[in-house]
Amino acid sequence: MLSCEIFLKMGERSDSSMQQTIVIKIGSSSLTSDEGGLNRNKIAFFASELSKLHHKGYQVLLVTSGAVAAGFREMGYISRPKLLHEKQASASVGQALLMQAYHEAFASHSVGVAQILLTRSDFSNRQRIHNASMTIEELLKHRVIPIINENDTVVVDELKFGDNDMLSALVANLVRARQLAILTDVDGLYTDNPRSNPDAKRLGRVDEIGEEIYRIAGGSGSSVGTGGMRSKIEAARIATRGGVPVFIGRVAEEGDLRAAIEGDGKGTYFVTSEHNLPMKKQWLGFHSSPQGRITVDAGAEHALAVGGRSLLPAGVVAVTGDFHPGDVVEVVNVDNQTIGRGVVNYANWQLQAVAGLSTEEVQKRIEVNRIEVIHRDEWITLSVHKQM
Ligand SMILES: Nc1ncnc2c1ncn2[C@@H]1O[C@H](COP(=O)(O)OP(=O)(O)O)[C@@H](O)[C@H]1O
Ligand SMILES: N[C@@H](CCC(=O)OP(=O)(O)O)C(=O)O
Repeated sequence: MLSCEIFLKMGERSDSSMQQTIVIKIGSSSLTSDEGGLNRNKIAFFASELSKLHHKGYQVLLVTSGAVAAGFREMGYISRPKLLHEKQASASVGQALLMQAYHEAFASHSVGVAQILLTRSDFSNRQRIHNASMTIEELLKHRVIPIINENDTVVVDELKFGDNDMLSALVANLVRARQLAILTDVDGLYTDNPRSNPDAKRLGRVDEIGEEIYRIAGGSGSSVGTGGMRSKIEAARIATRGGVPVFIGRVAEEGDLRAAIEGDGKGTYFVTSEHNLPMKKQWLGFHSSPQGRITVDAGAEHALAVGGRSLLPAGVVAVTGDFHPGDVVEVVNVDNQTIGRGVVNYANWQLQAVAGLSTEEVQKRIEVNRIEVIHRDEWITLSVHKQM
């Protein structure tokens, strides 16, 4: 059975039970100091704000960074280390400190917490992510707040999230959150990095994350933060594609978090008109490993991205990679921009033989189970320019 078929058969969560689920991501810069070490006052503040939401009836999940920043000083490093093994050692010291601090801070509001450490590969492994999802559901049912971080000590460099922005987007999609709030040290997305450009203006609402939005988002401004605004925008794109609206901004005073969740926060709101994606499509779009690439013409691009139709051989311009029926492939336009991903019904050599041909011609030349190169049910659009 294909991995994506298995995902389809996994228990899909009913939407109503998760409607009030909120995922909150707190970055290192909001929890620690530039010199390293946890800022207990900030942890106490966030625990208090999250507990208020919890007691109001929301199902709260916290995605937290800060393990490396919390641990590097105890390891004897004078600044945030750069080498992977140094960061991993710092994280293993810091993660324990971080959880201990959260445990104590939440306990003073009578709220229980749990630690969950995930890696990118856990998301692409159906059993692991299913188990993680079941664990989260059980914790939420028992009104325990899951506190999630990347499992820093086991990840290899190429597979690392690095910052937790993307992790928070994938978690938000997994639990089909009502909102993802990415909290940071700046009150939203500006037209330029406000640390270096005092004339930069804040954007209150973003309807579509296109190239212009990527262009204005820069790197990190602090010595403990990693991803900067760029990685938050990428995370917001994945979350909104998965039907989860996103808030990026600052929570510094009492009531700020509630305002952020209720639409009146100090930050930028990224809205979405997408529906929550079923697990199968999440896997296809965000966790699968494409085995090849198909370039399509403008007509096919429109049919796939806007028309909701299947891809036929007539629209195929070029084929690269070594793939078989059932594999996932990436589809790009003639400018090499990604349009989306799908499960292909042809082997690469079959498709090369019939690229650009009409359905009638294809049927004369080769025998395939399905005429569609990619059926629309096995497809997800990922392009930045969806509205063509
Ligand atoms: N266009 C922009 N608007 C706002 N902030 C930006 C922009 N470009 C870059 N940044 C920087 O992104 C930083 C937040 O990211 P980061 O330091 O990684 O924080 P965190 O640790 O919370 O993830 C801001 O402090 C700011 O310096
Ligand atoms: N997993 C790492 C996250 C690293 C990090 O700094 O992330 P972020 O502050 O979200 O840019 C940690 O806990 O230190």
